[in-house]
Amino acid sequence: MTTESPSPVEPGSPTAAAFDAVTPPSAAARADADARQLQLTKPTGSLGRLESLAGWVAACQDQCPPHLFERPRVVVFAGDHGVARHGVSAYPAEVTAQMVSNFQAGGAAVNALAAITGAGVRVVDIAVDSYTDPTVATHKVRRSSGSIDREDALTEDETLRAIAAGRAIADEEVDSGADLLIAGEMGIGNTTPATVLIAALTDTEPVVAVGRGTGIDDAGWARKTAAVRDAMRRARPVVKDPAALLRVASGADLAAMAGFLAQAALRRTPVILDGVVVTAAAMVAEELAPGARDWWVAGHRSTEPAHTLALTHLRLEPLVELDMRLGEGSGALVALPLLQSAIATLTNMATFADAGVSSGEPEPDAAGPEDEATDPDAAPH
Ligand SMILES: Cc1cc2ncn([C@H]3O[C@H](COP(=O)(O)O)[C@@H](O)[C@H]3O)c2cc1C
Ligand SMILES: O=C(O)c1cccnc1
Repeated sequence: MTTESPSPVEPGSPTAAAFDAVTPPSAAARADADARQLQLTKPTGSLGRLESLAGWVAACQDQCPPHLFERPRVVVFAGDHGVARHGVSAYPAEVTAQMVSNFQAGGAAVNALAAITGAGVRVVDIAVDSYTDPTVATHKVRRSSGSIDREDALTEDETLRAIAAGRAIADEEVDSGADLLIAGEMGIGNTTPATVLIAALTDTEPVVAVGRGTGIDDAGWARKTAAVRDAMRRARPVVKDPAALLRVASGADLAAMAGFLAQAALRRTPVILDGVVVTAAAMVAEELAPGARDWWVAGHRSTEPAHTLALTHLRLEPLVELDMRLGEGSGALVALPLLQSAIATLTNMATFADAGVSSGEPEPDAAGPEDEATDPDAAPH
């Protein structure tokens, strides 16, 4: 069967996994944001974490006040996993391709959430086992990935092509004006490689890390835990080499997400992370491009135990905890309005001086009304 579209990326590009140094968001813009918060008509610190979030956005945009996100984009990375044929998911592998059509038709959770947050959704077939619409398969690397409990997920060449595909997709989105990126994913069985990556990188026992994914029963959990254990054993020799770890124990979709998340940081574009699968890819991205994590915020904490391990490892505090366990980018999207709230307050609130509200601090020199009227910094509130 010849369903794969050729990848536009040079096969075996030696540069795909070599990232330039990541530079952090602007400390000066963050300092401006912190100073501005003190001038706004509210008790000091009263917007809590919204204040530090707003500072992070200002730093990422290198401007204070920051602007509301105008073109947030979700990219759903779709891929099948050989291990899904071994009883580790509550759903059959065929669902992956069926859900790709559902994303295209606008009927998935990610579509419903994106619609009310103003985000665009794009689905990319990185490694779906069956045929998908050619418009979503332009970055396809292969059909399914190897069953990581017994074979490598990918060849070296496929790994590099997958990372390069993720980087190219991030570039396409940023070049089209995206000012906020979200990675989502769809792939039956993908919480198994995600758990392997996280447990391997945090040196955690499989029984502590393995969760119920789509809702497996106890027998399924035992099978999944055995698969995670076997894959971790195969991954052990390469755990310190992120590209090799992706080759042995992930999948083309996860490798592409790692490339996407690292490239977003290089393109100085903020990211909201989603659940356990995206955060597993993020952990590897941080190994590939140290400092990339400064460009990410954790949208939510899913119920998967490995997700908490990954968030702790990356020192990211999730914005919401709603017991979600879906993926697709859904947890990141529910957090997007919180980021917009943080921006709206920092950017649109009046200052004490503008509004004539007492700041609670001793007034240095009471300014007369004429002075205020000519203040060039007075905002038009
Ligand atoms: C209808 C349906 C829609 C989904 N959307 C996301 N997932 C989520 O569930 C899968 C991972 O869980 P596991 O490792 O247990 O298979 C991924 O496809 C993930 O995106 C879905 C799963 C299903 C069944
Ligand atoms: O944490 C997640 O993102 C998740 C959990 C279960 C199934 N799919 C995704």
